[in-house]
Amino acid sequence: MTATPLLETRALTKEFRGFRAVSEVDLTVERGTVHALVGPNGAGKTTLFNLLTGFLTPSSGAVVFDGRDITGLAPEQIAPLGIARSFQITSLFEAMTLREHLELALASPTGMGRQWWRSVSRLATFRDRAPHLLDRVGLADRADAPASSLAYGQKRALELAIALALDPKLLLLDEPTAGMGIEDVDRTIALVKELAEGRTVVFVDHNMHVVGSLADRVTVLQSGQVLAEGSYEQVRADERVITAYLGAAHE
Ligand SMILES: Nc1ncnc2c1ncn2[C@@H]1O[C@H](COP(=O)(O)OP(=O)(O)OP(=O)(O)O)[C@@H](O)[C@H]1O
Repeated sequence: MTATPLLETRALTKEFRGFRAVSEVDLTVERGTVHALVGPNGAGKTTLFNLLTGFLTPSSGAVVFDGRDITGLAPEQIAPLGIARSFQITSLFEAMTLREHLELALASPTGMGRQWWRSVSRLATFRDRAPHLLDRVGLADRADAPASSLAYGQKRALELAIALALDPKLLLLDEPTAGMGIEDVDRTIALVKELAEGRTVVFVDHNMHVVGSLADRVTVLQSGQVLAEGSYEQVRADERVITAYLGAAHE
């Protein structure tokens, strides 16, 4: 295999007043894979996501995306390169309809919006994309409903559709199943599997059923450092991981 990885971090480090939340992390995400980041609370997963998306600037180290050094770029510079993120915190406008959410995402300066708006001939395609994206996450029949009318699991699905509006090369999902009941969890697993076809996905989740069902590769973080990496079967059998994380979770 000679293709360069889609994403690499090299000795990536973030310090908050001397405290290393992320410490010398070397992460390699291969193209077309689903990669899970796991680890106990405070391990540095959210900080790492913030470093990848430009919400935080690294103290040292590098982030290389699609062969390009993107270290220190701002979120609005990184997003158009093809990294989109679905947030853990529900960040929807309650009164806006689902279609409006998608149209806003499509037209946003961080997305493809400007190009689409500029070209009148492509406007129709742009308009078609909102319903298409809603359809992909199973919300086509709710296009004109306000976001406030959605159940929790549906809101999370809408957030996924918003992230997909960028048609990202890399989709980052921050705890896609957090707070969900078992039915929604299984529906989300199926949805992420579908969305991951032809795309690269990195996700954080505490639910090992989700990690085992989705991840081609798992990186375990502890205290800001990479503790272990491998397939789900490999990391779950790793003594250090069991001690640090899985053991505690399975007690
Ligand atoms: N802005 C900040 N200032 C100071 N410390 C921070 C800041 N952000 C995160 N930290 C610290 O960095 C460490 C890693 O936090 P982070 O949120 O990345 O962990 P996490 O693995 O995402 O945890 P969780 O699973 O609970 O979301 C924690 O000890 C946290 O308190």
